[in-house]
Amino acid sequence: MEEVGFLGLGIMGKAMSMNLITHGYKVTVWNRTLSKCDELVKHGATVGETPAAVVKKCKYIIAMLSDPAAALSVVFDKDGVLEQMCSGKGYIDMSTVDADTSSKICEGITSKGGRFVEAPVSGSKKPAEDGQLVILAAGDKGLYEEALQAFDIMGKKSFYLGGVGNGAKMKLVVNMIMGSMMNAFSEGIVLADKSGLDPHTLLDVLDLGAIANPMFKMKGPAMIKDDYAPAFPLKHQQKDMRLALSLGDENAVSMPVAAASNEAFKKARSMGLGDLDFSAVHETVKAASKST
Ligand SMILES: NC(=O)C1=CN([C@@H]2O[C@H](COP(=O)(O)OP(=O)(O)OC[C@H]3O[C@@H](n4cnc5c(N)ncnc54)[C@H](OP(=O)(O)O)[C@@H]3O)[C@@H](O)[C@H]2O)C=CC1
Ligand SMILES: O=CCCC(=O)O
Repeated sequence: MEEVGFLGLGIMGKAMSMNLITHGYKVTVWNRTLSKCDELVKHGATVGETPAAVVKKCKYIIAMLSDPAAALSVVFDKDGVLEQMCSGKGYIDMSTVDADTSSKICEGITSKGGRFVEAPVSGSKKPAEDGQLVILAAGDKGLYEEALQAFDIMGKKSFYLGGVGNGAKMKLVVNMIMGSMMNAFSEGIVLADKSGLDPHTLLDVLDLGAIANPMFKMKGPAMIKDDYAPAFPLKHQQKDMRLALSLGDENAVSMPVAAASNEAFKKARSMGLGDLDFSAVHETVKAASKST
C-alpha cells in the first residue's frame, strides 16, 4: 500500500497525509479548496483535480471529511469517487459519521466492485501529527489488513470491530463521553473561579486524582486563558453529539447528560464559536454565570 489517494486536507487530513508522505508513501491529494493541497505538494504529494481523478490513479483511497453530508457528496456527486471506483480498489473513510452514512458509502463502493473500510479515529491534531491516533476500523477484513501498515504510521493502535457501522458507533460513543466530560470540566473551572479558588490549583488537584486525564491536562491551561485555537472544531463535536443522541434514540438509551451537553454545544455555535476548539463551550458556562 505504498501509493495512496487522500481526500480532505483539513486539520486532521493534512497531518495524516503528511505522515504518510514522510514515511515514504506516494500520496495523491485532493481537497475541496484546492489551495490547501499546496503545502502537501511542497513535501512531495501530487494533486488530483477531483475525487474521481484521485480514484482513477490510486488503488487505495483514504478520506477524512467533515461530516455525513461531505462524506456522501465526495463519493456520490459529480466527479466523485464512484465515477472511477472499480474492482481492485479500496476506499477507507476515516471521517466521523453515523453508521447509516457509512453503510450507504459501503453500498456505493461495493456496487462498483470496490472494497470498503470505515476507520474513524480517536485523537486530535497533535496525535495526528505524531502518528498516535487510535483507529476504530470496521468493514472488509482483507482491506483492513492491507491498510494496517498505513494505519500503523497514522496511529498507535488499530481496532478491528467487525461489520460496517461498528467503527462509526464506537467513535460516536467515545465522543459522546468526551463532549459530556468537557461540559462538566468547564462548569468545574467556572465554579472554582466564582467561588474564589484558583482554577490552576483545581487543575493540579484533578491531575493527581482518579479523574486525571490527558484532555483536562492539555486543554485546561488554555481554557483558563480563554485560548480556543482549534484542534477539534466545536462544530464537529456538536455534530458528533447529535449523531450519538440519534444512536441513543435508535437503541432507546436515555442520555440526559449528553442531551444537555449537546444543548451547550448548540448554544456555543449560536454564539459564533463553531470554528473554535470544542473547549470553547466553556464560554457558554461563563456567559450564563455572568447573568446571575
Ligand atoms: N480535529 C480533530 O481533533 C478530529 C476530527 N475528527 C473528525 O475528522 C473529520 C475531519 O475533521 P477536521 O480535519 O478537524 O475538520 P476540518 O473542518 O479541519 O476539515 C474538514 C474537511 O472536510 C472538507 N469538506 C467539508 N465539507 C465538504 C464538502 N461538502 N465536500 C467536500 N469536502 C468537504 C473540508 O474541505 P475545505 O478545506 O474545502 O473546507 C476539509 O478538507 C471530521 O469528521 C471530524 O469529526 C476525528 C478525530 C479528531
Ligand atoms: O473526534 C475528535 C476526537 C478528539 C480527541 O480524541 O481528542
